[in-house]
Amino acid sequence: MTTNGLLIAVPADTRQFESYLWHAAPSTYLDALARIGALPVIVPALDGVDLDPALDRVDGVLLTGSASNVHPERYGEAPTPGHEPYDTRRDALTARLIEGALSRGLPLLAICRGHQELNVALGGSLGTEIQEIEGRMDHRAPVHPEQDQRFALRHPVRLTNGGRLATLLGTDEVEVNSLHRQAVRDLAPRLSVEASAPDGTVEAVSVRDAPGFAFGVQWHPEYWSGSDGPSKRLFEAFADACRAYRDLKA
Ligand SMILES: NC(CCC(=O)NCCCC(=O)O)C(=O)O
Repeated sequence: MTTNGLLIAVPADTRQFESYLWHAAPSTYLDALARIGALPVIVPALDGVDLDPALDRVDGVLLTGSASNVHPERYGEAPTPGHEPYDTRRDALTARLIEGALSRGLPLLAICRGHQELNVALGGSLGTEIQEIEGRMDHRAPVHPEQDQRFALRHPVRLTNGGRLATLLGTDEVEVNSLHRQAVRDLAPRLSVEASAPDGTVEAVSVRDAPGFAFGVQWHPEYWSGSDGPSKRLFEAFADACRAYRDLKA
């Protein structure tokens, strides 16, 4: 597969495996970036390493989903078992990537955990175990051995009328997959709601004062970006924004 030279930073999750601590990212996100011709650059979650040299070179930042949760102390709450599991190394990394991307005007696409991290980094908070809240849907993945089933499109989301995402996707509703048990509770002041689920869950946001592309989505467009129209359009729009940023930088 040839690349168009776009470099996209992707945060590593950390996992203990066979006596080692690994810094890694799931292939589904890397494949989706390769599909738009970009080369993903996995940024390790190392404490205290200067990220500026990487952020100065890349053309965009993609925040991945992950089963771990943002540590609640990051939004001023005491941890409970319902907030676990954590990956605090990743929390620290993505907070710095978000700050670095927004301060440079680097295109940012934040998916699922990434969408939640974006809200927290900008001063918002998260609710946990939302399926237990009266009136809310169960947004967790079905228990199934096959990933295509876990990532199947499962519910509609309504895009905000006249919003940036509705304009970009050219539609007012999309069908999405859903693999989360946390969600935005208090929306960060700099974010605008771009899409909501039928139960009111904030499904997409944009950074109001960002000079360019800066979206968070609670669903997983990467998984079907080779076949589902809106998922593909979102990734293509991200690629266009990254190309425009690179050309401006040159
Ligand atoms: N904090 C989270 C995680 C949401 C998320 O990124 N989910 C991806 C999970 C991928 C998988 O299960 O394979 C939450 O709200 O649960």
